[in-house]
Amino acid sequence: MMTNQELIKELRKYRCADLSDAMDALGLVDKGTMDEKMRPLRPGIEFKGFAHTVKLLPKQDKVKTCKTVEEWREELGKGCNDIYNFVDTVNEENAKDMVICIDMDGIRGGVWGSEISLTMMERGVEGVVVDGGCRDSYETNVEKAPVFCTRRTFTHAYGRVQRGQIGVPINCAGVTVKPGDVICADDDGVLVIPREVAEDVIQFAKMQLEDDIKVRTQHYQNLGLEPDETLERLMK
Ligand SMILES: O=C([O-])CC(=O)C(=O)O
Ligand SMILES: [Mg+2]
Repeated sequence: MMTNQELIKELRKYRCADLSDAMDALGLVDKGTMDEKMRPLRPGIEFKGFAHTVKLLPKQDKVKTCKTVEEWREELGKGCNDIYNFVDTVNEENAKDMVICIDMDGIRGGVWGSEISLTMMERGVEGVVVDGGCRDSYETNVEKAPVFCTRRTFTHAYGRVQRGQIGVPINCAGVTVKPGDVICADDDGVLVIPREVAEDVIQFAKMQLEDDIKVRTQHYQNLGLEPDETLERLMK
C-alpha cells in the first residue's frame, strides 16, 4: 500500500491517456471518464490530486428585489455565505494535492471566478473541477488558475444555487466522484480513478507511456526534431 504522497507523485508522470488505457486494462472502460463538456479554461492546464467534493442544489427560495445598493450588498452577502460555505473547509493544512470538485446539479451559474481562484491558490489547492460555470474567465486565465469547468458564463451563483453537502459522493460531469478519488486533468479532459484501484493502474500506465515514448522518440529522430519534455515525463 502506497501513501497518498507516493501515489500522486507516481501518477503525475502519466498522461490522462496512459491512465485511461490502464483503466481499460482493468476492465474499467470509461468508468472514470468525465463528459467532454468538462474542459480546461485554457490549453496546457495539467494536474492530479485527491477529490474534495462539493454538492450544490438548485435554489429553492424566491429571490429578493433590492431597492438600494446597501440592501443588495447585504442580500448578496447572505447568498454567498450560504453557497460558499465550502471555502473554509479548505485551508493551508489540507489544500496540498487537493482538487476541489463541484457539482452544480446542472444549474447555470459562475460559482468559480477570478477572486475565488486567488483565494484557493493562496491556500495551495492543486486544481478545481466544476460541473458548472466559471466566470471572469479572462482574468482567471491571466492568473494562471488551474480550472476546468463545463461552462463559461458571466452569471453569478447567487439566485441560482444554494448550499448542498460537502464531502459526499457527487455526480461530476457524468462520473460519481467520492472524496479522496484521484482526479486527473489535462488538455484531453478529466479522468477519475477510484482510490481503491489507483495503485493497480500504475504498471499499465507505465507500459503505455514507455511504449509511446519509444515510438515517438524514433519519429522525432526521423523528422530531425529536438527531444522535448514530452519525451522526458518518466525522468521526473
Ligand atoms: O463571486 C464569486 O465568488 C464568483 C466570482 O465572481 C469570483 O470568484 O470572482
Ligand atoms: Mg468575480
